[in-house]
Amino acid sequence: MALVFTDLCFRYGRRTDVFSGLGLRVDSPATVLLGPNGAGKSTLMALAASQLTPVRGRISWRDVAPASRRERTAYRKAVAWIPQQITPVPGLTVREQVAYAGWLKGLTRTTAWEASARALERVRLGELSDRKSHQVSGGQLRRMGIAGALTHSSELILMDEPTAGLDPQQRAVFRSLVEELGQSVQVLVSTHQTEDLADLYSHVIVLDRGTVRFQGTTQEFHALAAGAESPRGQAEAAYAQLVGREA
Ligand SMILES: Nc1ncnc2c1ncn2[C@@H]1O[C@H](COP(=O)(O)OP(=O)(O)OP(=O)(O)O)[C@@H](O)[C@H]1O
Repeated sequence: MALVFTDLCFRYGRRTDVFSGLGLRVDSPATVLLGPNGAGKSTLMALAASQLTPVRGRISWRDVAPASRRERTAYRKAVAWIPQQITPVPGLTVREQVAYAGWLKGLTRTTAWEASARALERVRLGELSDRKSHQVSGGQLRRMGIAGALTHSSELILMDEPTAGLDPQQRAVFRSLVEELGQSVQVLVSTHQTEDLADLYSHVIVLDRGTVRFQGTTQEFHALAAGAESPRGQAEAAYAQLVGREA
């Protein structure tokens, strides 16, 4: 199953192009998107989530492009987006919030409610089901967002900087969650973190100034800096080689 960007052009207002003619195909189970500040990672994620509209070009998931309203609904059901900032609906509990996400994507209230319990168990938030969603931590909020995506059986989950600002323990929880999710849904994760790439992601994309500098398997990425001692050292050296600075 592939997410395909064809001849993609995008700019904010009248500013310089963020993308001009980008072509990219993402079809591996777990892909990480790396790139320095301003590379275009969040913009690419928002375009892939059909939250932004390209100036020119096409984005499709399994050949469905979010061009018309009907296709956009189908596209957004299949492609879920966990943005950097999640703003829960005030007053809802964690479970209500997750069920609401499913209902918004077309599930009946009963189905969404039942699916929300299973989804919360999968992201290890079952114990917090009844807590008000504005009373949970940043890491828990992101897991709640993932649970929302799981209620309506998304096929691809886009996660923008999901580990930013998380403590080591929350990062570890997130890592095991990505590992587990990768068995049943495709994930595309943008991050600055180069640690544990080999354990979590089968493929790497490196973006810089709106251009793809590298796309390949994680092994191919590490092989760019085969001399480095540890996998983490290899990833940092490979990244620095591609974009001329450290992650
Ligand atoms: N809302 C906006 N209005 C105008 N320009 C924007 C806006 N959002 C991003 N940009 C510009 O678009 C370019 C790409 O930004 P983007 O946020 O996609 O990069 P990024 O790789 O996600 O960066 P970071 O790692 O810092 O989050 C940058 O030059 C940025 O200044």
